[in-house]
Amino acid sequence: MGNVKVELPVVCTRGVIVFPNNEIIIDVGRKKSVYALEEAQEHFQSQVMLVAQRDLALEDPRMDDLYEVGTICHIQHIRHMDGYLRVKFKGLERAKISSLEFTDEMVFGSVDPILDVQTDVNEELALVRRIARQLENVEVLNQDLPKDMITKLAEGISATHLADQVAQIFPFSVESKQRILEAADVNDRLLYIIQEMENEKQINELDTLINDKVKQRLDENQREYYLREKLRAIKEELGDVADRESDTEEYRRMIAENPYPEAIKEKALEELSRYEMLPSASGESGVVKTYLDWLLNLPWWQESQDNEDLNRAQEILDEDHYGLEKIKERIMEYLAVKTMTDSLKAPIICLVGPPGVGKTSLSKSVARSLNREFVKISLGGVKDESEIRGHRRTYLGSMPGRIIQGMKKAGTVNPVFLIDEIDKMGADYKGDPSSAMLEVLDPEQNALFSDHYLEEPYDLSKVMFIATANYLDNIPHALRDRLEIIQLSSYTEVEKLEIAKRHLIPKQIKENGLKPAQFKIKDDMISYIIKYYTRESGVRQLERVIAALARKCVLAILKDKKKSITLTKKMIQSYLGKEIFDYGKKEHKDQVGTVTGLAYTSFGGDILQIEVNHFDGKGKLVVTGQLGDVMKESASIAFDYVRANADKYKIDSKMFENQDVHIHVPEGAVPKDGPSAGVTLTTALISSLSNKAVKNDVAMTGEVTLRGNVLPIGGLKEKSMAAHRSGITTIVMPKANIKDLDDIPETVKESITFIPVDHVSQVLNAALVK
Ligand SMILES: Nc1ncnc2c1ncn2[C@@H]1O[C@H](COP(=O)(O)OP(=O)(O)OP(=O)(O)O)[C@@H](O)[C@H]1O
Repeated sequence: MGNVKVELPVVCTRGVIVFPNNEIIIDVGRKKSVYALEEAQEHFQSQVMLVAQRDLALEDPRMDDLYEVGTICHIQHIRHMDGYLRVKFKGLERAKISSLEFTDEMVFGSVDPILDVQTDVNEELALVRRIARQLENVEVLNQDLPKDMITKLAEGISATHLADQVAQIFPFSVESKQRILEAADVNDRLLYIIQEMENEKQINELDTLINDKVKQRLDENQREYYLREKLRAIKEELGDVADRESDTEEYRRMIAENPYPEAIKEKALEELSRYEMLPSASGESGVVKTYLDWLLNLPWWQESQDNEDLNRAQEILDEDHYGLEKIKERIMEYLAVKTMTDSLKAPIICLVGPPGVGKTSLSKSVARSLNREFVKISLGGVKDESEIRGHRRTYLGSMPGRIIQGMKKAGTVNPVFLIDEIDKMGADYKGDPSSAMLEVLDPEQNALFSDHYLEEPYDLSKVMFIATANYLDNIPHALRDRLEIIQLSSYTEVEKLEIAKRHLIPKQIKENGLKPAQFKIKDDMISYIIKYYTRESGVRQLERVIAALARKCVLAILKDKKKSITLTKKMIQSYLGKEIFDYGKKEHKDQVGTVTGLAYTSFGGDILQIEVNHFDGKGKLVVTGQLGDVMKESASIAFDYVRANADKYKIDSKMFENQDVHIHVPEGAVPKDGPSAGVTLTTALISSLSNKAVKNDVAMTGEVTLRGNVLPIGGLKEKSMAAHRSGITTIVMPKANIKDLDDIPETVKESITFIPVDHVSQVLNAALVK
């Protein structure tokens, strides 16, 4: 290779400088570079000019963006990778670019090779030796040298070689490398390299220094931390002793000054002396302290004075709740007896009813009317006796049970104590909580209630317990015997309207800082909300909807500077969105094979459609709709009854051989079980198989036997109220339930005709379209 100008394809590199006498692998991706490589292989004996660009970011650099000096390289090898080429270049010669030609495909360069200039040979030798020494001490440079370099060095390589190889390997900056590349004088290159190496070495030394300093600082910090901790521990120990002294003093004072029962005083003193003996750091000491806190802070003698003014009590009950006469009456009786006899050995009241009908809030009112504290625990999901009675103290992290916890919260020995969801209690291998509840609720036993944690008996006899449940049947039998059940039932729309007017709206007006004149809603709009935005037995949803409306009104008053707001249907719709429920969800027209049944669940009453279809088949019965076992049984009883009495109902008996029958109870929130859908299933089957339509405004309930007799059912009141909500006008019901008609609200009775029956044939008479 001479010093004549050559034309070569150019490949621009980013951050890589290739020195002669080196082989290096570079990934090439840019289109122009790839093209240049191809061109080089085809027409330039695989030679290209590699030149670094000054600005790494440029995709398509121009002449000014490139260094003037680069390296003529030979393409040793190309591997095709995914989307780029991995190319091994061998640096041949330094060269200076004199001109570049940019075409669409690639860059061509006219380049002048730079010849090495050798000036002072002695200087060269000195410089080489210096570099060699540096290399021996290479750890200082923090650099892994390729083995063959050391060997080559030992064998002796030329100064140019040495300079190029060291320059290639060492992590000098691109600028420094470029400077070394550009130097024509070999001694200059060597000198630059020594400078760079020195630089590196200094940086490395600095780095070590910094490391040491950091370490030293850390050590100091650690020492300081250790001392601080030690000091804290000592202080704590001293303080602890002082704390303990003041603790014991306080306990002693409590025991001396307060009228605890003698047994409790004794127990407390005993524990206290144990506490003083125990080393403060021991876990045991904490356990004893927690126990003492429980024992001494429970109410033992604190009692609130009952309000004995019965008129005042009645006033308070009426103030808080609309209606509920029966239960209010019962509470008044209770108070009267208590005032007369000063004894509370009456059975415990249990309020049973669907959610949101006011069981909890009524109990709160009872507390208010009696002037007693109010506490509440929920037994929902409680499966373990120890939740009621606590764990023994030997148990790690043990605590008293929920009853004692409730008493501590109450702070008096005679609170109104609400036991919520007594029907949702479970039982497992750890023991049945209901036996513990028996003790709690039995006036004969609860004066000596035993809690495992407390160890001492606790007197619950002054507590007024009230239990609540959604579903009577789920209360354990033994418990049910001790309770005086008071049923609360769903509210009618008229009652809901009154509750909203008298209680819910005034409450929300107050809670949202409004004045009564600012928030107005007429009766027909309240009814509209009840019908189209709620579907419930109680009034909880209604309360939420009214609260939402009140908030919107507050916003409108503040934002739009309105004086007052009278809610219209349009406003309600814009505030609450579209109507959520369609009122009167009964079938729109008389249909064959579709019958409305009535269900009674813990959420109150509801209506439920039963559909029957039949089609060519082999006489199979298919039942779908996720029914419970009892309801499935009713379905097959109904089917057998219909089959046995096909003639009577003018059904072709061949249908039971060449047709399959499908009973479906469509999805819905209603849990589908129980025998009371018997009449509905039978009617739907007969309607479908005899092709006679069923009246859409008739609903029915009743169990059916194989002989077609109709047996009584539960929840007629709730069921009829649900039917009323849905626009049903006739209810077919078992004759044996006639006595329950007394409980049904007048408004319901006014718009619904009840047809008592004792046989399926009467049901069909009433339900099928003639
Ligand atoms: N007759 C009523 N008069 C006034 N407000 C009522 C009446 N019935 C219910 N409410 C109100 O309805 C809301 C819900 O009542 P509450 O929480 O007592 O229901 P609940 O029967 O205890 O329900 P759950 O069984 O779900 O615990 C309360 O804000 C309560 O004040």
